[in-house]
Amino acid sequence: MEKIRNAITTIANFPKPGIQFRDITSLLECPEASRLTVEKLGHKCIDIDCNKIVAIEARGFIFGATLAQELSVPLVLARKPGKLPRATLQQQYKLEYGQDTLHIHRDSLQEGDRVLIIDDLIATGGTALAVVKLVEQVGAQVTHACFVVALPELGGVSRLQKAGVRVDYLLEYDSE
Ligand SMILES: O=P(O)(O)OC[C@H]1O[C@H](OP(=O)(O)OP(=O)(O)O)[C@H](O)[C@@H]1O
Ligand SMILES: Nc1ncnc2[nH]cnc12
Repeated sequence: MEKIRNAITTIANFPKPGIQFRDITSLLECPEASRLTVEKLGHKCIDIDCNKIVAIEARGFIFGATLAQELSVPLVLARKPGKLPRATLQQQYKLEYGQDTLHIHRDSLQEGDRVLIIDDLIATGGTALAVVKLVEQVGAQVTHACFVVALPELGGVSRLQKAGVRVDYLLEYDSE
């Protein structure tokens, strides 16, 4: 796991003063660490009983796409506004450094679906919880969520767990 940690860069005061930004672009530029990350995520997710993966724009797409292929599960994209061409469900949410909205194609999810969320990082959990609410709008359920990085001090991991989601991640960082 140290190889993965060493490949993730920390940028102080990005995108706002006081934020320690955990940057996975440096991880992606290191093929060995990147391959190891996908392998470890695969190990975490292989036995999860889900029939859809929802990956969150933009960094979540990178890991979600690979895992969906590996687990042979359909990949559904949760996207920022104005990107999805068919009718969508939408949900607003707050970030560690702002506010945004996520959309999912209305016809990509069906009642009874069991969803695994994939993203690069969980901080406050606002983004992942927005996906939980989106999924619940159609009578489906997020059962698991898996991340490369968690910042547990910011409360997202416990918020998701309280919402009934099983949470897994590869690496933990302090928020400072
Ligand atoms: O747990 P939270 O406090 O909600 O924060 C986590 C989210 O923040 C980042 O995405 P960002 O919105 O910066 O978008 P990006 O992936 O497009 O860079 C990250 O990729 C997660 O999706
Ligand atoms: N500290 C952080 N680093 C990288 N991505 C983030 N998304 C929310 N908080 C973040």
